[in-house]
Amino acid sequence: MDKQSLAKTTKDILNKYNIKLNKNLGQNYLIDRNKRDQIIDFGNITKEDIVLEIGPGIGTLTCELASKAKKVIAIEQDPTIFDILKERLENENITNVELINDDALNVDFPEFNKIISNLPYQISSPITFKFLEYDFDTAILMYQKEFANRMKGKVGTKDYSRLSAMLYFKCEVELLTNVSAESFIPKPKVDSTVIKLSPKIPEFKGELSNLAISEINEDDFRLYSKFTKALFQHKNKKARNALIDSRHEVSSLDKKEFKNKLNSITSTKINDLLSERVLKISPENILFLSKQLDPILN
Ligand SMILES: C[S@@+](CC[C@H](N)C(=O)[O-])C[C@H]1O[C@@H](n2cnc3c(N)ncnc32)[C@H](O)[C@@H]1O
Repeated sequence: MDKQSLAKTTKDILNKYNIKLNKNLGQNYLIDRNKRDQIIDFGNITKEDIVLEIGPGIGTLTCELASKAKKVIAIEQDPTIFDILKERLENENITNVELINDDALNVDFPEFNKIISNLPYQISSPITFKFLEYDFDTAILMYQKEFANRMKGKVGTKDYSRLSAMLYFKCEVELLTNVSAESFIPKPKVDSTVIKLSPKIPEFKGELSNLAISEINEDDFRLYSKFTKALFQHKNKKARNALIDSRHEVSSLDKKEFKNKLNSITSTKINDLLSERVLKISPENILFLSKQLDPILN
């Protein structure tokens, strides 16, 4: 089985069960063996690792991950694909995979320390924000190429986004390799990029202590998240107007009170930042604004 091409293995499984892949679930299956092996290698998996995989499909990554890790937790939403994978794991005597048939956005993840996934692209944004709620050592993730670029978007550029601002304090983001549309069936309209996330978490000790230390504590990050969400709903507006329009994200004041509070601010630095367009405000300055404004607006 391992010697034949990944394209043939994949097509044989899909034909055997007469599966028509569903675009709405992001079902583009990887058929490039070299890229699959690269993704697995990027994970540096050992027998200590518990790997979370979102969207295992028919098991292209799952079976390889299982042979290297202590355990794999694989969450697949499509019940038909889930049954096929369950049968495949049984046939191949793979016993260290916990398969969950659910929407990954709706389940609490069991304990894990690495994430390795060729993600369903229609949930790229919410699943990435969900990953940030968990502690993990490394994530190797495949996204649509443009989305991956936005994860690294620098202030003032078109790629600067809520996502890049949120990742800025939480993770190092490395673009590892591009994957062309030809590497999947059916062939998608977009190219893909594999990235690595390495969290900046001060608690990491021992082997992981070489990771960069985050300069933001959890309370500050919660505030920062709220303001980032509010601001980036209107990233081309001036911060003052963006906040007024999204005030429900950061305050319970009504519009008039909210505007009055903003107008009562005398600090030049705060007023200068409020007059700046959102996409020009650096993460450090968003953090500064959120810490200064929260007590005023609440
Ligand atoms: C891009 S395919 C990847 C399949 C396989 N890992 C591969 O590399 O070929 C994404 C998979 O995610 C599943 N999926 C889509 N939305 C999901 C969700 N919300 N939760 C869990 N799985 C989902 C799809 O059914 C599909 O099998």
